[in-house]
Amino acid sequence: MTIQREIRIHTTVSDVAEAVAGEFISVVGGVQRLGKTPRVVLTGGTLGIAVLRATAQHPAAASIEWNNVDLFWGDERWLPDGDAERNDEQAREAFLAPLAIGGDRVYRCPSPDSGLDLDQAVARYASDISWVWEEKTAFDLVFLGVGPDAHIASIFPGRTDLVEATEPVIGVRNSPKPPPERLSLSRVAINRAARVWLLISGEAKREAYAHIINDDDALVAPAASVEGQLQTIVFADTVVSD
Ligand SMILES: O=C(O)[C@H](O)[C@@H](O)[C@H](O)[C@H](O)COP(=O)(O)O
Repeated sequence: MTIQREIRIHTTVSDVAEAVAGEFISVVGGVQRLGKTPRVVLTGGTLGIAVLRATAQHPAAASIEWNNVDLFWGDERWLPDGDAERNDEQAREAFLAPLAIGGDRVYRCPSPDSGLDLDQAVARYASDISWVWEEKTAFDLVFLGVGPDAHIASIFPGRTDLVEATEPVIGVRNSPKPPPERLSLSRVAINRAARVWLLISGEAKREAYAHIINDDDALVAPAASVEGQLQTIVFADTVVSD
């Protein structure tokens, strides 16, 4: 399946983060101007968090009603609340706190502190966000950091159980990227987005980038198999793409 992707290349990682931040603000502002509450799925990872930090620092950030944006996570690490390695904690420090974003529109994944086990936490998150599936376009925008093995969220190559999952939220065990246990949206859920933005930079991601451009099989390169209903953009630096 050939996915129509737009490729946007910037010289440095910070240029990528700045550019994505500006686009993020523009998309959220556009949805709000239509009288809708934007639904945005955040990602963890170095570039994903750099984008959130650049967004919080962007001059146009003040133009957005950030507490009228529904925020979700594409994946979350199965770690205690407040753990520095949790994606939501890194997002809090870089983006939520600086913009005073809080309240009931921030849909965090449960942690072990909830008293739930991983499978129960998956069911809880699936229930918490089940209302998004009422619309064909469940999300306005999904951010996805891309791993060196072309994983996205916590969907890893070679893992048929993850790549071919049809439930919206899945539990992940034996993750090759620590920590071993995670929650993740599935590809099916990710593809219910209007916009899918892949974030990829640096020498270590060159092979993953090539998998995406070559439209390789989902089991080989999950990052090559996700597509927005309206647009799929790859934001990359020149190191990964030259
Ligand atoms: O929980 C996670 O680890 C992320 O959600 C993961 O999908 C990340 O986005 C990629 O691994 C890229 O991470 P880096 O940008 O740090 O390589």
